[in-house]
Amino acid sequence: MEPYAFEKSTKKHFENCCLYFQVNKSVEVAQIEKEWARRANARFDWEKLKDSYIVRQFKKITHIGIAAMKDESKLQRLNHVMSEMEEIYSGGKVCLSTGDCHALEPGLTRLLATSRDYDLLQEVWVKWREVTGKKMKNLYSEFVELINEAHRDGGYSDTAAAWKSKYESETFEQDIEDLFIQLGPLYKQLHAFVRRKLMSVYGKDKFPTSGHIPAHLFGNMWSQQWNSLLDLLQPYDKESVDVTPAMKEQNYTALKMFQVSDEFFQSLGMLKMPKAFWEHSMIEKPKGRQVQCHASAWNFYNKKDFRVKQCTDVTMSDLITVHHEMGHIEYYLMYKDKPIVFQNGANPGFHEAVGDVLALSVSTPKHLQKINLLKNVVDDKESDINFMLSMALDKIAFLPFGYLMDQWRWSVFSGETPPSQYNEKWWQLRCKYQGISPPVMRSEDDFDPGAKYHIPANTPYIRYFVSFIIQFQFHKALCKAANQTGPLHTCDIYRSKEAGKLLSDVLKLGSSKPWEYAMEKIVGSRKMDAAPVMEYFKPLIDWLVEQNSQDESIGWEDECPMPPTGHSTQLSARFCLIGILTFLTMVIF
Ligand SMILES: C[C@H](N[C@H](C(=O)O)[C@@H]1CCCN1C(=O)[C@@H](N)CC(=O)O)C(=O)N1CCC[C@H]1C(=O)O
Ligand SMILES: [Zn+2]
Repeated sequence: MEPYAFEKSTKKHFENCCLYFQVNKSVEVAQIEKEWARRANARFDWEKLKDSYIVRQFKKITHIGIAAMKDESKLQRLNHVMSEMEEIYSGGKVCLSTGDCHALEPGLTRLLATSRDYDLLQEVWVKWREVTGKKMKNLYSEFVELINEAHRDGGYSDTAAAWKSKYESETFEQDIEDLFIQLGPLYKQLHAFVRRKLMSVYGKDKFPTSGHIPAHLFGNMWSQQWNSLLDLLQPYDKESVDVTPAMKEQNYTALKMFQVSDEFFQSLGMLKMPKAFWEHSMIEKPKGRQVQCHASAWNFYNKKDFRVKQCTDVTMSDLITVHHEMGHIEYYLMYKDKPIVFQNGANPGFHEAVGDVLALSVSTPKHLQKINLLKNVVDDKESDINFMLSMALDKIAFLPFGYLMDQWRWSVFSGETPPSQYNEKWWQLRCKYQGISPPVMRSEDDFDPGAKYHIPANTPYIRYFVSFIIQFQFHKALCKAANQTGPLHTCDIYRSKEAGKLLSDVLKLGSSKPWEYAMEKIVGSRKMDAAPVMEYFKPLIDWLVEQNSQDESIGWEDECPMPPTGHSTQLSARFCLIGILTFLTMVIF
């Protein structure tokens, strides 16, 4: 939805309000958006105007997203289907054979992060998919039809084309594929190291011979970031860089975590959170009321109301998420006086990168010691490796997941992947790119993509892949501005007004300039570049290569392996058929 639309629907939507309100409000708002676009197009051929700033504004006014849907009853249905899928997701609750029942946050999240019980992890993984994805399978195929019609009415070939247009680049898809390929070897080294360690914990027999790692062993519901495994993986016996225990010892609260982040932004000379933020944000899970706990940041487009909604848990992982969400708020604040059509990130990846850039400094042992969350920081190679491994479990582990989420969706929106192959295509990508495999058989009765927030919420995802690349470019540039001279992974821009100014000057632009212009203003080049990522992790890459030198089986087969157990389904039926045919061939010949 376009910005001003948020003012009416977001306040209620923020509180996860009733279905009726969301659906009807958005139809009314769509009518206003359509009228704006009609007037812009009807007046005159604005594309011929000399002033590129004005042309850019008209262009954005005429791109109104799903509000372009001509058939209002279909728009109503589309919003209804989206609300239903979001209700299923946020209402997801799992009751385990232990008798306990949990919602995703904090229950299932904590269990996955801390349990090392193979069967319990598998039960959590399977049951979450049963109460979420499996329940929205039919809704999603209807959703795809409707949203594609809406974007076609808006002049796009399909929804994927509308999403990619936000990057204003003919080479965008090729550029991200090149980056993914460039960072593939680093991911493979990390995967081999983690696989070997997990085999020593769970037993080699629990792992398929294809080289894949069972998806439920990563300490994360979607195997997307592996930080929770640090206690199993940290190679050298030093004080852990996961400061969760220290946060708990020091009685950290959600409020304290947000204040730490706010103070970092102010230390850079950037904008502090306004009063309304502290008054209206929801930073803890409310008692007795179902809310959508997936952390999010909200802009009410009235220059004063900006909020975060987060069921904050006192963990280092959530401290990083606090910075992520506050990064969105900082961006909202920086561009709040721009024309409303420019109140967006330079591209969606920029918006995702702001908070993470600061978190790269906050996460350093040096900074954690400054804020009394780490005691005896030792500055030696082993501590360095421990720290870089913890960062790789977040930033490198994420890359294939960040890449494949929209590879799947783009294939669905284009029609290449029909509803009858949704889950098969999903696991093809998960097995091929992440080198993970389902712990039990999957079928087309399942809809595993729906178990991830962004699918029912219809939030594009390639933005996070872009962010995980450009945030290291920004980090390198801001470290230079802060006169940080050591290795990139030790840099902390805390209290650098120069770094803060360099970042602020770009955030103030919003989307008023093409993102390449903004990129050049910060880093001095107009392209996404994986070199800073490689520079940051260079010592770790060398160490992993050495650690894995005895491991002849680095990597994994493209195809999914046969999971160890589980009911027979289409996917496995195909495997059985291959098995029978192979056996018969051997017998006959
Ligand atoms: C935890 C974070 N929540 C999102 C985010 O903050 O981006 C939420 C939900 C979807 C969009 N969103 C927003 O808040 C937007 N309104 C912000 C904006 O566009 O202005 C999230 O989903 N993350 C962070 C790392 C990877 C990914 C994940 O957890 O998989
Ligand atoms: Zn974000």
